[in-house]
Amino acid sequence: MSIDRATRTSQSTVERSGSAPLLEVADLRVRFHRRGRHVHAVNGLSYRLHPGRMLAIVGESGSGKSVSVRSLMGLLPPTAEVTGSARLDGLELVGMPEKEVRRHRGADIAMVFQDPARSLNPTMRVGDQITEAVRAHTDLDRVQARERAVELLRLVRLAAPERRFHEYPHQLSGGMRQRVMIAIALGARPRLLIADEATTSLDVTTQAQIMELLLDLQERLGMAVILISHDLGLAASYAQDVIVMYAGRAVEQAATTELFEHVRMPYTRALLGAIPTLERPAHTLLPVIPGQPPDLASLPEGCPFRPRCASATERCGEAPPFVEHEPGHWWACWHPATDEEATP
Ligand SMILES: Nc1ncnc2c1ncn2[C@@H]1O[C@H](COP(=O)(O)OP(=O)(O)OP(=O)(O)O)[C@@H](O)[C@H]1O
Repeated sequence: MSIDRATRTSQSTVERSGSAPLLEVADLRVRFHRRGRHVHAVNGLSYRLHPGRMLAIVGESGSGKSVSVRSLMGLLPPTAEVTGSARLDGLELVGMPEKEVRRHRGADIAMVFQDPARSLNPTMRVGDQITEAVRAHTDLDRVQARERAVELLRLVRLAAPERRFHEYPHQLSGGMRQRVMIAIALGARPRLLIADEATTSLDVTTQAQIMELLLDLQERLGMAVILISHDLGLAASYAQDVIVMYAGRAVEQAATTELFEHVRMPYTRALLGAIPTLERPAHTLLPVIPGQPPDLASLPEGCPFRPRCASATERCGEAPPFVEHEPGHWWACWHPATDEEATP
């Protein structure tokens, strides 16, 4: 696995001082009311993200990754109850009135999703869709906004941007459509870009190109990026910091190099063991981790990974706290792996 890029700036977000964090999330909780039950999707998530950094939030399906970032964007249904704090440059997002959230959504924080085909309007030329996004967040007139839209297509490295401007989404490949979605997201020059499984539906080569693009934009524009992914390998290759989530909680967090050189949580080790390699292609990996994540409507006592964990003991009946055990390295586990055990 390549972690070269991540090593360039390997100091953890948690540890870095000096620049003020762009985003400070503290004890974020989200629960949904569904048919008389409470689904505890996010259960006390805390992290800080600095400008110009990429943070990957990884974990299996249903671990609360998407819900945690959607709560920052005001993109959850009314059945969701969000508590805790999420401050963007000091501005509290939790509990912000819907009208105000809409103003910040897209302008300060923008999001790119998995399926560009569904996010784009099939009946509108892509250039017009970008122009509309630019106009929604700036004072530019139509002509200026169109010029900016072409510039954005160039910025996301779409070949022949003037020609592509006039095309419809179905005339573009999946990778090109994702570049258009990123151009739309950049329309308002957001300070935080959230990529939610943004490359999952793309082939491996296109996925790498889009990730390189995000990294380049992050560096050139000084944007912070949150990468939501079930793919630890992707996080290892591109993000500088990683949070591993399980059952709505952070279970391990560190700078990327630290995390992958000194994996502590059995859950992270299991995820690492599930990364496809040439010798171990993805289709041979089922089941990825034996057992199922817990029912978020009736979370078990103690460590939520306990029923699936080979290292579990009686002690795990009591929930391990999420603590900074080593400088910049946090985990929640009574039985962390040693360095000798850490390589799966
Ligand atoms: N609108 C909703 N109502 C009730 N429960 C929900 C709602 N949206 C999400 N959930 C629940 O919240 C939990 C976390 O979902 P989330 O989408 O954040 O997971 P994830 O880690 O991003 O996984 P995935 O990659 O599958 O989206 C899931 O159990 C899901 O069923």
